[in-house]
Amino acid sequence: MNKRGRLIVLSGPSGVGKGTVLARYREEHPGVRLSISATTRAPRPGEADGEHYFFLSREQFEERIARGGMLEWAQYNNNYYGTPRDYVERALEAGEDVVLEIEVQGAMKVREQLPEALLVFVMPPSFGELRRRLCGRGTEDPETIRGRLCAAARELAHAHEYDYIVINDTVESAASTLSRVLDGARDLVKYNLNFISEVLQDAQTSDVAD
Ligand SMILES: Nc1ncnc2c1ncn2[C@@H]1O[C@H](COP(=O)(O)OP(=O)(O)OP(=O)(O)O)[C@@H](O)[C@H]1O
Ligand SMILES: Nc1nc2c(ncn2[C@@H]2O[C@H](COP(=O)(O)O)[C@@H](O)[C@H]2O)c(=O)[nH]1
Repeated sequence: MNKRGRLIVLSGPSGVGKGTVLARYREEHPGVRLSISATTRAPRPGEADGEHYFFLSREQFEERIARGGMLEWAQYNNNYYGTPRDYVERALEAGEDVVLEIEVQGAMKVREQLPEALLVFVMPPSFGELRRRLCGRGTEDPETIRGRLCAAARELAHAHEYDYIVINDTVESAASTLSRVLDGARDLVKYNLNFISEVLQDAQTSDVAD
């Protein structure tokens, strides 16, 4: 019988670079599976259904929740996001490691249900840099960016509840730290409370509409 795979949760504010760091990590670790989430948000240009997300209507999403089809789900910035249960359970049973790239409310729900999951929080080097990345990506309108930065301030307050923090200063160093975390390096500092407090304070005192 296969040894059950590991469930890895990667969270962090929108625009911090979770997807970018994970893509770099998976270049070196192609065996790690990535769960494809469902969402009610509209596809961005270039996003394909079933590849980047499963794009659902609100009714379809609520029907999935009602029949227990979501391992976790959350409302984020006026849309539903959730992890389809079947794919994750099958992959774990088959002994494969699976990564969920999800926001904080969902991560906390995973922890409640599956306490053995490894939770990793990706931090920006500063709140100003987070804002620059989110704006620079050019995928959201100003109102959505404002909502996401407000959500970021709330999310950063949960960083210390994760097992590890990875600071995304450069993609290379963040992917390399993630690799060490997932390889179980014993000499890693799990997180630095002073650094979290600094970024959090910056987020809480910042006018996100600037
Ligand atoms: N270390 C980095 N230095 C500079 N820019 C970065 C870095 N990492 C990511 N970026 C850029 O920041 C933007 C946001 O990255 P990305 O889309 O990966 O974020 P995300 O956390 O996955 O966002 P979301 O949660 O909204 O999906 C992108 O334009 C990406 O190229
Ligand atoms: N709780 C969940 N959060 C998810 C899921 N899939 C993505 N996300 C997070 O939502 C925000 C916004 O994503 P975007 O693609 O609109 O930029 C971001 O923090 C994602 O990590 C999910 O299945 N569950």
